[in-house]
Amino acid sequence: MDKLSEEDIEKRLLHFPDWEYYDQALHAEFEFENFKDCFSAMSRIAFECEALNHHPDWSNTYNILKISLSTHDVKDVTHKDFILAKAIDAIVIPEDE
Ligand SMILES: C[C@H](O)[C@H](O)[C@H]1CNC2=NC(N)=NC(=O)C2=N1
Repeated sequence: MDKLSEEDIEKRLLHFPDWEYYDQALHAEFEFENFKDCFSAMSRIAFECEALNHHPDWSNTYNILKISLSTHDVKDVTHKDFILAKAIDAIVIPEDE
């Protein structure tokens, strides 16, 4: 999968207000009510990752989830990272928000 141009990435990011592009990856930080809600979202995200065979770099501290997405082969962002970002947004962001 080809690395996307910075211009293409910034254009796509208009549809992803929680995500930023820097250091050759997409980054987002999500805050939950508590650890249980955070870890529950992480579990659901993990299933999506397996289904897509694309995996995040992420960290969790109590109710905070930090995620970075990049494609290891190209060491930058590809369409696959946006597919996963979309799946993550669908899990993390309530529909009425
Ligand atoms: C063999 C397998 O397709 C690769 O290791 C996959 C798994 N998950 C991956 N995840 C991410 N983020 N980037 C990759 O390049 C990648 N490659």
